[in-house]
Amino acid sequence: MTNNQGSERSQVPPDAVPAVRARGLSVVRGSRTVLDGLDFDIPRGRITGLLGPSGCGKSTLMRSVVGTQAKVTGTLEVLGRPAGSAGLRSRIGYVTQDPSVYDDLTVRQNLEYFATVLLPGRAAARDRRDNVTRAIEDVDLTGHADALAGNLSGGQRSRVSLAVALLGTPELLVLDEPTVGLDPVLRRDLWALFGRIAAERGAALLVSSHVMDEAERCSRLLLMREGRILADDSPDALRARTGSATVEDAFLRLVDDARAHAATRSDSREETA
Ligand SMILES: Nc1ncnc2c1ncn2[C@@H]1O[C@H](COP(=O)(O)OP(=O)(O)OP(=O)(O)O)[C@@H](O)[C@H]1O
Repeated sequence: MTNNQGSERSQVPPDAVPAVRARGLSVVRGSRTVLDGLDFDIPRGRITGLLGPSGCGKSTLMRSVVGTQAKVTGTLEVLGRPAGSAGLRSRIGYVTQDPSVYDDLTVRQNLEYFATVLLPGRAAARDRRDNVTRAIEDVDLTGHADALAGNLSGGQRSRVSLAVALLGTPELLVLDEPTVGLDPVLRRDLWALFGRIAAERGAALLVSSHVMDEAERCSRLLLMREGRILADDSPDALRARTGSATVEDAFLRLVDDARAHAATRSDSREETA
């Protein structure tokens, strides 16, 4: 397996303000507390993986960071400002699980449309064209640039969404399961692209996945379970700390430990009752 950590030598000084700083971050959806008092930082110039089982709160956390989630409490600073500030919009790229592209436009037309929003005006025409061409190349869709988005495969459509997010050279890229449904070669190429974006552009990437082998490609991991952070560490440190061969084994061990701890707590509560 390729590990991007070696190639991901960041230009960002270690004491730089983190891209995201959360303290006591909670979110209530319906009557449920879906995120429960989370504390974490997301550094610049690195890929942070957000991993955990379906329903643990990954998308909710990502929506909170990009400012589209209601009922967020606690402190959540993004690029030094409160999450959701209007000035952050052009500095963040966000790709949701459902590709948001216009089916009746070609790949290039989709990107030109979004580029006009990001870089309006006649004077920016050349920059728009260059950014569109670069973003299409980044996601390896040059051969499909003139195909209608509606005629693309699911994986190709998600790559168009990713290209849109890359248009404005964002400082923070938030990618919700960007490799779902992609073949192994494309997955490898996309992870290599993520590594380059972090290393060369100094961007912070927050990438969610429930495929544990992708964790090995991140510099840091936030492992989540049931709205809480189970671990916040590098893959190497996680494996070493739990005596596991893989991040998946480390995660399972941490889940078992958390369950055992919860069972002990409830036993001692029953004894004192
Ligand atoms: N309107 C709602 N009312 C109550 N609970 C909700 C509501 N919407 C979502 N939830 C719950 O919030 C939790 C977190 O959902 P979220 O989409 O963030 O999970 P996820 O980790 O991204 O899952 P997946 O990997 O399947 O996308 C889930 O358990 C879900 O059932």
